[in-house]
Amino acid sequence: MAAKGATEVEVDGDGVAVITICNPPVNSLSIDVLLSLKESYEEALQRKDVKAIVVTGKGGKFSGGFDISSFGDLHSGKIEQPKVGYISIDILTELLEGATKPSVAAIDGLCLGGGLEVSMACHARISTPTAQLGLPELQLGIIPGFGGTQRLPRLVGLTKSLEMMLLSKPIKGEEAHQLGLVDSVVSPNDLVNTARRWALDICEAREILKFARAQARKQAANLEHPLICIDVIEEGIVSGPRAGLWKEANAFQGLLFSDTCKSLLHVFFSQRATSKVPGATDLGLMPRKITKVAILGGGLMGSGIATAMILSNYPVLLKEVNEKFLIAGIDRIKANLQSRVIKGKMTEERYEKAMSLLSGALGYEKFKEVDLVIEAVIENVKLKQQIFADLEKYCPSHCILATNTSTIDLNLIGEKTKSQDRIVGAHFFSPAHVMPLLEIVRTQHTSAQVVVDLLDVGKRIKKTPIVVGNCTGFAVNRMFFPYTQSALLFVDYGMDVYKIDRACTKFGMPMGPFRLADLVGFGVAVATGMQYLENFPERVYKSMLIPIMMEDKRAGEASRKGFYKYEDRRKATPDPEIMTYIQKSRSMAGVTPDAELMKLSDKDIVEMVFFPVINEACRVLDEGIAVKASDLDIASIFGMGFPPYRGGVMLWGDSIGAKYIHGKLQEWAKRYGSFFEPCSYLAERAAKGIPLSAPAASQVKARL
Ligand SMILES: C[C@H](O)CC(=O)SCCNC(=O)CCNC(=O)[C@H](O)C(C)(C)COP(=O)(O)OP(=O)(O)OC[C@H]1O[C@@H](n2cnc3c(N)ncnc32)[C@H](O)[C@@H]1OP(=O)(O)O
Repeated sequence: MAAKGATEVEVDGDGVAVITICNPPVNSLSIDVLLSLKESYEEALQRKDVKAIVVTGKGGKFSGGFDISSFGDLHSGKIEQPKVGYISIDILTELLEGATKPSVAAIDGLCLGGGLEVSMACHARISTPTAQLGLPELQLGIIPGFGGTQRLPRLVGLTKSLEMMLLSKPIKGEEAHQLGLVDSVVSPNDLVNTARRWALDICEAREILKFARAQARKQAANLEHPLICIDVIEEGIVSGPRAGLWKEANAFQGLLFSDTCKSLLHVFFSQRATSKVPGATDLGLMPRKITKVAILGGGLMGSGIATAMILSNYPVLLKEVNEKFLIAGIDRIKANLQSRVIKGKMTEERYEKAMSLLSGALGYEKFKEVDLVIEAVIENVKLKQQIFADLEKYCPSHCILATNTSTIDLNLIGEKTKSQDRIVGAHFFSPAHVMPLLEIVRTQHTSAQVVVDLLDVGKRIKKTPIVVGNCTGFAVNRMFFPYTQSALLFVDYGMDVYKIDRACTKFGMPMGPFRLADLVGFGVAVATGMQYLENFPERVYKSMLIPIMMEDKRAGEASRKGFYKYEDRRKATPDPEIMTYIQKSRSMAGVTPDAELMKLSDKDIVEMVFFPVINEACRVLDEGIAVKASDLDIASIFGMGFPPYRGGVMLWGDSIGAKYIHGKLQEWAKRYGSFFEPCSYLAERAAKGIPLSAPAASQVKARL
């Protein structure tokens, strides 16, 4: 028996395959036509020269629907009926709608029943104003059978789709466009070409979306919502605005309750709460105007701070000890700004303006004009004491005297002055013009006015300030220290350096502890270690690994060799040579590698590195060095690069639970020593089931 109709495929140079339904007089969908449509589609999907598909009907009619003249033959069994669902699900849904190449229906004339259903399985529909679109199946005692009951309501809404189906009422192209059933209305002459362009546009959009997905994954592999956002955008492009809106609404609802949303919301409010400081910002004090800033020391920190200041329009006086150092300092500032110009983030004009705010000095003559001094010389107590005594002599009596020390006790620095009330810590993080955190350290003598003034400066230079108390390492470095300590300890006990770093970056840290140690430089790491050993001997793990490596002229990235090798700029490659140093360190530590440790999962490793960080954060909070837990969340995010979507160390700790953290630390303290000993704050909260970030009972009382 001759086939009842067929489809034709034609591929042009633009990469669009036009599949035409041919079954006169109304291009009805006989089984033969449907099977031919399947074959044509398969061909188009397979062919390398085909990027996109247009489906249309011959002779100005899309299709009058399923071939009702064959109903009789189907009833009598003359024609074999395909298995239930084969056409609707296997062909129209899996093959057409699920295709990796986009398809667009070009609709003129009739588009009824199965015809409309075929077009709704395409990714977009273009029609003429006079096309007739409808699902008249109920007229024949049946219902739409190729997905119409499902796709039409999604496109035109429930009320309209019910009307169209129950009353078998077709609509015209114009109305279909208004309802969202059709994506664009054009004249019959432009129909197929417009559909071709749409199909290619969807193709291009897919490429753009593919690239955006890859970028989003690269930027934050743990985040789902950027990918969901792209999926939703794609849905709108592929299946029309209504379908896109539905997907958007559902996705929004789901994400609203996600942990990521809760964490990021916490970060948003916590960031704002850092500038509400009890005993300072609640006294009704207004920040004083700072018209000129002096910076002592043009090294890495001093030049970075000066850069941040002039970028925010503060005139800066940079003081150095001699001409050579002063020029070097100014050159560093120029380089900081020039790198912005090169990246196109700053105009030459803006560069000139910023540089015009900078002046140099070798003596203190001009210090009588300044309102704020930030000392950023080397970490030497005697030198700093001398500087602060000089500053007291040369600066006006209202001038704020700030130090950028990262470890030294402020009371010691100001010991030789009578200006303790205006001495404050302004601890920037390197590179100071880039890193967003500013740790403001107040001693028991620092006046509330000075804190308010510095908070205002912090805001103007676009930093997130946290106000903390005075102690070795203050809040941020104290929390940071156990990160590397713990990692060094576990390497002595047999863990792999690179596995630890990988687990941390997978968790969301910008770099693991060893890559970070390379970046900071071993010199700084050892010096900081000594400070901690002096002040907190009971919880410092004395790993010899870094000193051993330094003996061999490995000092981190600057020396091109640390835990990694650096051949190209900033590109770190694991270095098998470090095993020799590790073995030496292990034997000096006198420990036998623990076979259990080698089997640990990434999650276990992350816990081992971060639970000591949480433990120290609890101490910092308990000692009143930090005012509130959320300040430490912000400090961990902006100072350490802790992933914001985990809410900061304290919120993350609470998501795990104090009891679990306490149990683990106790277990490790038994096995690996007092470094892990949980502090009393953590122990108490674990025992009572109180969240780590809940305010202390005394604070609660004070508030009541
Ligand atoms: C699974 C799916 O959901 C199920 C389905 O699709 S069921 C089918 C749904 N479609 C329909 O109900 C449409 C039925 N047809 C019509 O309403 C009208 O024929 C029409 C509005 C398409 C055209 O009307 P009109 O211009 O007046 O021409 P009309 O004389 O009726 O039809 C022209 C020819 O096409 C045939 N024809 C129309 N629709 C047909 C169809 N769906 N199948 C087979 N033949 C069809 C007619 O029998 C007629 O044949 P003839 O020339 O040999 O007599």
